[in-house]
Amino acid sequence: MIELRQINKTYGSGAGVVQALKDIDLTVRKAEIFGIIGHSGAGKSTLIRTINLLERPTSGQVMVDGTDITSLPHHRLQERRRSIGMIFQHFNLLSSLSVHDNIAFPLRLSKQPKAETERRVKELIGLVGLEDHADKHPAQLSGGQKQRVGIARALATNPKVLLCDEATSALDPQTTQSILALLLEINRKLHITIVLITHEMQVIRAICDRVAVLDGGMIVESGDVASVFLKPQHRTTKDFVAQASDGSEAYAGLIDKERGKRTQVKITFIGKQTYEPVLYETMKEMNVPFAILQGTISRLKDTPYGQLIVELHAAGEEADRTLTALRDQGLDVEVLTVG
Ligand SMILES: Nc1ncnc2c1ncn2[C@@H]1O[C@H](COP(=O)(O)OP(=O)(O)OP(=O)(O)O)[C@@H](O)[C@H]1O
Repeated sequence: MIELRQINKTYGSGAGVVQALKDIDLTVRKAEIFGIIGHSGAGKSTLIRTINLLERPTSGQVMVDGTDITSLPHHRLQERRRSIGMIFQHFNLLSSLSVHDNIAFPLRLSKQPKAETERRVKELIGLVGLEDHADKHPAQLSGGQKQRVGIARALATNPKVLLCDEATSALDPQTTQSILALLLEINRKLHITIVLITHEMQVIRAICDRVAVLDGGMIVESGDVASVFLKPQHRTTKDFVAQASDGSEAYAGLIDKERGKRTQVKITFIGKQTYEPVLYETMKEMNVPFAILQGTISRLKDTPYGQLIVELHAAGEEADRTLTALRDQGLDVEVLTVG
């Protein structure tokens, strides 16, 4: 659906040159929610703005539905842009217009018949839950309500793709949750592909299917949210995962030599396994006692997962055999400390 091929972007020239994006290759599938996460200055805004060419790459191709939009003449690009909606951190509403007229604005620009515009605006106001606010002006709305207007306006021309530029960064946690729930509902109901940028792992874990981690203008890690979140490889990804965790990872991992041979492991369960007694049954079969030191059971979008820090009352060959048995059950097992 969207394919970025070897995208590079530099700003400035000579000694002041900044390479904002380096050799970016990225594919976004139809109807998925794709998240791009990175620290400030990583290149997120530049990257999302290349998808609708608000920012032209210095080199590389932006393929949308098989067409390289960097090579389209201006009028064809304008047409294409109508199929890509965008929402912004600071909403970018027209302060002199009512909620109704802000949403109608793109329809009037594209010269829709008046009756059709009215029908569509009413439908969109219903979709984003602003029925009681149609005649208000942006200054009379809360941040969350303003973003709902932004979303309705972005959807007015029936785009296939919605780009979200830090759409929840200016909102409090509760309002963030309600806007994320609305984006998820829109994705599911209308099958719109959503690409979002954020510096918050919580946003990624709440609604994204796949994620790319951006650092210094490069993609340093990407994949399904569950794999990236539960098995982070790159230092930057690890930082984001730590930011989103509740601190339960910080187990007290010292083994008391007096207590004999012990092995501490981190076991990760994903999906259906989370609710099955795999751990108990394997340990019973191996006849190895164990203690659970720390545990988390949570969800990544629709995927349940569990992570346990477990101390096996075994070491050496006996521990190795037990770890193999656990891995044979499909569990991810990482050895933390061997006694
Ligand atoms: N118009 C510009 N002119 C010169 N340099 C720019 C311009 N826009 C961005 N940059 C530089 O490009 C790099 C990437 O910036 P970008 O805004 O894409 O990052 P970001 O990850 O979105 O950061 P933030 O979260 O702070 O917005 C930064 O070093 C920034 O200073």
